[in-house]
Amino acid sequence: MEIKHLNFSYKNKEIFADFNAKFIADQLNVIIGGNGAGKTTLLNLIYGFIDRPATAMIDFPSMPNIIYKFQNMSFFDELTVKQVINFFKAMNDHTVTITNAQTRFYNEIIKGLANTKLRSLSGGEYQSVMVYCTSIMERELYLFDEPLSGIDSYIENLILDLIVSLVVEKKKKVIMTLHQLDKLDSMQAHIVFVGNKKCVFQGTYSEMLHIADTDDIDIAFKKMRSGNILLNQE
Ligand SMILES: Nc1ncnc2c1ncn2[C@@H]1O[C@H](COP(=O)(O)OP(=O)(O)OP(=O)(O)O)[C@@H](O)[C@H]1O
Repeated sequence: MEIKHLNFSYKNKEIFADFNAKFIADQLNVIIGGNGAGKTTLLNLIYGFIDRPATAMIDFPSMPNIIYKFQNMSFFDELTVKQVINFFKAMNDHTVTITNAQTRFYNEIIKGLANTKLRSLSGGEYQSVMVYCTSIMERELYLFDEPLSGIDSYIENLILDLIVSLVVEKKKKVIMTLHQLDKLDSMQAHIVFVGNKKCVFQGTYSEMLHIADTDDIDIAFKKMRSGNILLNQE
């Protein structure tokens, strides 16, 4: 999956100018960047919410083969968690295999909420339910926009395990956005850094630190978010 020479603007506001990046099929792809850099816009382009410029977006699955958990996903609030899960399950053509991490997430976090209506969930609980529901859909590509927002540190790790299991066990393609930089160290992810209308870096966590010439991820982020470092581009 590759983006080549992407230009994109909202009316008069330019978001991407000659943006180039690759996403790796058998790795977890994590888009990072400052607020307003264009991470969600990139997911919207990949999904097709925003018309994909065909020549710039190469080898991405088509919309029916993608499931997208948007940042503020909302559902019918009168349904219980169990009903919503059944709704998502029913959208699959056949029974799907569930990974150990998904089962653990269900047992530890979701099961106890099964009979609760969505409108009675806390923000973090709602987020957990939507991430879980997205993960039980059988699709080629999974897009998660800030799946850790509003989530406590214990559940953050369970969610990351669940997402990683889609890549490692189910061999699915996954692209997510993330603000929690401290999680990157242990994730073995392909990082795509969006800054100053371009992909300012793509590669591993250790490569990112190396290129930014620091061992502090926050310093590396600060250097790159302004777009002053522009590397790893073809
Ligand atoms: N529909 C829209 N019309 C006009 N401008 C938009 C629209 N959607 C987003 N923008 C602008 O485009 C820029 C990129 O927004 P986007 O949501 O993609 O950023 P982001 O990197 O996901 O930010 P955050 O980290 O804050 O979630 C922002 O400046 C935003 O105000």
